[in-house]
Amino acid sequence: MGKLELYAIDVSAPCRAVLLTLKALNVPFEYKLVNLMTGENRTPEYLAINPHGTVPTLVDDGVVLTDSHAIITYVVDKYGTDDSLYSKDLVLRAKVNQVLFFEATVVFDRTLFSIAKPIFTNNTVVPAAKIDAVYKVYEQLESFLQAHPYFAGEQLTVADFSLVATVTTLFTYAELDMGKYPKIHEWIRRLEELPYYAEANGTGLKLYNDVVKAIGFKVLK
Ligand SMILES: N[C@@H](CCC(=O)N[C@@H](CS)C(=O)NCC(=O)O)C(=O)O
Repeated sequence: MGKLELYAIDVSAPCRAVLLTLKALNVPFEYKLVNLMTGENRTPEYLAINPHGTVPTLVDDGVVLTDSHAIITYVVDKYGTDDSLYSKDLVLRAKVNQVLFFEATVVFDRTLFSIAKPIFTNNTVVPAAKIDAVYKVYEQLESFLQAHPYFAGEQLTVADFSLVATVTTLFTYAELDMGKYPKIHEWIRRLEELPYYAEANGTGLKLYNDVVKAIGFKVLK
């Protein structure tokens, strides 16, 4: 196996999705910390690797991938001892992809990134409409889980890793009412039982909460 390098920081949800996947696969890798808070993602050295200046970035023997969804599917295909996390079956794979695209375009971009980017760049006033968008996402997620325990069906897949990292981070801004969203709540409990969950998602999430608490934010009605 070649040398696998992950450029990341634990506070970032897409980085935690990659950590969950690498830990699930038990693949060794070198963690290269990129501190977004001190602008390490904007250095010429880092931009030479990832011109977007974002994390995560995976470097695998010269192959560079700069999107968490592309990374987690690639590592399962390449390093998985079986395909359970990202099935090779046409339909099952399409179901996983459907959720990954939903995470990338709706959940992450429309809610988390849109709320967090201004907060982390000195605009701590969050318009109420952005919080409403989070609750709309919770409704959609709850409906995904009506028919089966995981987002792409009966089995745990990388779609769950991608979502759980972002969704648990959204709780910082919009609390999850367990009575209203019981399926999401049960799904999170299920993921928390994974032996690598606390290390891969829990630690970074706690750090994220501490950072946001220290910065503070206000919802504008
Ligand atoms: N779609 C990308 C999103 C990556 C992304 O936006 N990462 C954020 C951290 S959560 C970042 O690097 N932000 C730095 C910046 O925008 O300058 C993925 O899933 O990997």
